[in-house]
Amino acid sequence: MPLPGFGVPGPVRTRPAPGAVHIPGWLSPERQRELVTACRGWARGPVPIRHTRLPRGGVMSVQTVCLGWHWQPYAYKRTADDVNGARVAEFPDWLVRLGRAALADAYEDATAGEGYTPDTALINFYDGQARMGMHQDKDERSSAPVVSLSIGDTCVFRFGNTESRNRPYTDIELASGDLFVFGGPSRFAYHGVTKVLPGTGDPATGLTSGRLNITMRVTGLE
Ligand SMILES: O=C(O)CCC(=O)C(=O)O
Ligand SMILES: [Fe+2]
Repeated sequence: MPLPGFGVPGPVRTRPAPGAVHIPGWLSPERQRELVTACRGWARGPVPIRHTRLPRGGVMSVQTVCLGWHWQPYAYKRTADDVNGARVAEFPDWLVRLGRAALADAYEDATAGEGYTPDTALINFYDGQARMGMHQDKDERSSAPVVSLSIGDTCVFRFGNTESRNRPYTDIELASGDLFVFGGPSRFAYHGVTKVLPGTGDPATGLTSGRLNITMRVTGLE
């Protein structure tokens, strides 16, 4: 039996840009299952998960449901006026604690999560065809980091620069259980999902197909 810390080495963390950290396998299988169960509940309501309509008439291929604040392109509101007018589910304290732990681990600094109180989360579900174009998360009035958790099928996550959606960028595979944090100089970097790799997830998470991504953010709104 391998000694603690001397087992088979897991995938290693990478830092694609200053302030951006990828930690593969950060969520335990049990935690992934809990998150899948929680997301199933949020997907049912009070605001059901849906394909977001864009102002110019497009519809996103990803399905999204929000916590805390409802993101409707391109602003945060308390009520989901583009869905059913209901107030979105509360952002739970346990998820705040998970966000703080993520920052402490990502930045290898036990104090990095202190004072981090995310108040919105976007929960995105990708089927095998869904994608997300290059964009900045910039509807928040805060430069606090974004904490991203992935469960289910692996995707190719494109993490770029703060100037434009074009190169330079790094393509990173985000697999089930992975943590990705982007803060500091990377907080407003362009990023997107270029593809999902169907059949790569472990059904033991509770997700038999597709990819779930949760991004926690600080809106800076009252
Ligand atoms: O699915 C992902 O990994 C990224 C999601 C994202 O960029 C967003 O919701 O703004
Ligand atoms: Fe984003």
